[in-house]
Amino acid sequence: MTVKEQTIMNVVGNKIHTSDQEITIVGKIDEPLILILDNVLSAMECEALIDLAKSRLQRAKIGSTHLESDVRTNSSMFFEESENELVLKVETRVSELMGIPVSHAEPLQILHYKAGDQYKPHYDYFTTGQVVNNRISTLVMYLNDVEEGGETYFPSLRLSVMPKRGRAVYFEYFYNDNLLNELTLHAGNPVTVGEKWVATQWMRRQRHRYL
Ligand SMILES: O=C(O)CCC(=O)C(=O)O
Ligand SMILES: [Fe+2]
Repeated sequence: MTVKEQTIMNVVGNKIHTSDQEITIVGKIDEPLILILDNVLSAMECEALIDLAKSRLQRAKIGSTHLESDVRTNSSMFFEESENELVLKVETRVSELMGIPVSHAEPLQILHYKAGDQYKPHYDYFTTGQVVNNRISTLVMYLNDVEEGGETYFPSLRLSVMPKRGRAVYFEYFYNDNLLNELTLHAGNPVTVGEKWVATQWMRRQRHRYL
């Protein structure tokens, strides 16, 4: 018998309570742990995040060279760490949900996909060079309903997560067995009709913020 590896999040039942939100688990894969969660953000919070991000978008850049890349055709922005009440509230809730302190959180990222935009399959953790303080987990929060397409797709698991306002997909890649980490390969499928907004929170193994 093979023993399941320790996970970061310890999930029991079908609800997760943070200090200000009741989140519903609507789907789960045990290993690697992947959760589909509803009511992570309220409709008002989703709208407000989109409004705040809109004027600050730029074409998504990938990797340390900051070359525009066809891996991502969407556009993105980062909020400053806890830059306003709403961002602070979301960061706090998300860190409680993910079981990782806010000090380990990267700045909250907003992505915007127009029809035709996509994010090709990738790992969220860094694999090149000597990696210190790597990423360990991700929460992708959907800020709007997408008319068609725009699923988050895990090709190795053949799992599609449909975007829906307030919903999120959680996954972690902190396993000793690297094959489990590799199963978290994922993509943002092309948006075929409409547009797609997401907020992504990445967590680091160690402290990443110093204020
Ligand atoms: O847009 C998506 O569904 C996936 C986004 C993503 O993979 C990321 O932000 O790292
Ligand atoms: Fe990703």
